[in-house]
Amino acid sequence: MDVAVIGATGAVGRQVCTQLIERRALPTTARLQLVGRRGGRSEAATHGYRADLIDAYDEVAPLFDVALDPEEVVADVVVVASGATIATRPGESVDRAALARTNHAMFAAYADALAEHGAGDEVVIVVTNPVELGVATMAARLGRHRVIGMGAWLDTLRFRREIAHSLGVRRQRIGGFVAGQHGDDAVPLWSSVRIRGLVEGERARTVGELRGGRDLAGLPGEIAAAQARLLAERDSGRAFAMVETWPPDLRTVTRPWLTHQSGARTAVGTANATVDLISALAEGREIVMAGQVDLAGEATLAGQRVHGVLGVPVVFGPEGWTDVLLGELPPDEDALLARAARRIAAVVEPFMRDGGRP
Ligand SMILES: NC(=O)c1ccc[n+]([C@@H]2O[C@H](COP(=O)([O-])OP(=O)(O)OC[C@H]3O[C@@H](n4cnc5c(N)ncnc54)[C@H](O)[C@@H]3O)[C@@H](O)[C@H]2O)c1
Repeated sequence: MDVAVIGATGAVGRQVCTQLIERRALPTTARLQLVGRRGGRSEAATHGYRADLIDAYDEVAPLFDVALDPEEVVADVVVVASGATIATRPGESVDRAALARTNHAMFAAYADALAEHGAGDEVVIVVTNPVELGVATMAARLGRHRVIGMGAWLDTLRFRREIAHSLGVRRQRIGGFVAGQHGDDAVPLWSSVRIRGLVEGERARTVGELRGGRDLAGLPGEIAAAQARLLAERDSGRAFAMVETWPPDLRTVTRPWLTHQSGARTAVGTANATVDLISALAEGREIVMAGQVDLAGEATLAGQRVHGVLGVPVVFGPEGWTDVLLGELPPDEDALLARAARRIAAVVEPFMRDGGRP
């Protein structure tokens, strides 16, 4: 299985490539295509990064290839990690609308090239933000089942980790999903949480304790208030310590937000979640994950079938995503997820008019 990483020399792209090799996710006979931008700063750096990877990993590395134009992208799995990113300077808000304008043309250019020159069955994993716009733009050109955003999977791993952290266990003992929009509009599906080793009554009691009597209706307000408090705290150590005092669903959103604001960014965790998905594809496995997908009525929220991109639990495998695994939800999850769908539509729809031309 061949993989292309668009934006290979960026913070996330580099991590995806190194983790793919370090985790032995690809056989030495596979091809890893490093995709940069001709004429951009990444042109020379992409060649240099290829040389550095060979230098480091010659014994176990796959074959490397460099591509500098969208038309040259050739792979079974295409990771989109290129383009502009969210501001990291403290005090700047996460303006996904501005990011959307910048990255939409890039999504369209690669999707057009893949539609014209590709094999017709590439699976595309969108990392670039806004993930939902990337999925909508690329799914419209390539077919919606071949395109998935990994933001909801990253949010899911974070949610599991925060629950595990509260319980003093490792993440692998925790199941459950985060749906919605990647970022502040993530929707932790508490009803999906499972804790290995606990039977139903114990599970319900433990989840109730973790939630502390709150429901999701207040979560958007809690997130906004938490971010304001973190921005007001000038000492980073104290800011991270403040996050520790909050419940797991609030930490799921605010800890990575603070990590990004800190300047460290979140490239390692993002790449880890991406490589999980590529590993499953490389092994020909289907997995149950949460991802941003372009729905055509497969989910019902607030009594309405959802049409458009939303993060939901799905079955994902070498052919792309298939079934949506979203049953009837408790009222607070249903309402917050319906809100997330509306907020995604507000970002995505202006770009999808006139056939989504940039
Ligand atoms: N989905 C997630 O969970 C998640 C998490 C972290 C970051 N991200 C997103 O991933 C994206 C990349 O983040 P980063 O921190 O690696 O940014 P970065 O600035 O370090 O890297 C971006 C790279 O893209 C390259 N690039 C730009 N336009 C290109 C084009 N048209 N073709 C090929 N390459 C191009 C740049 O040269 C650069 O190397 C951002 O949109 C960021 O918001 C997503």
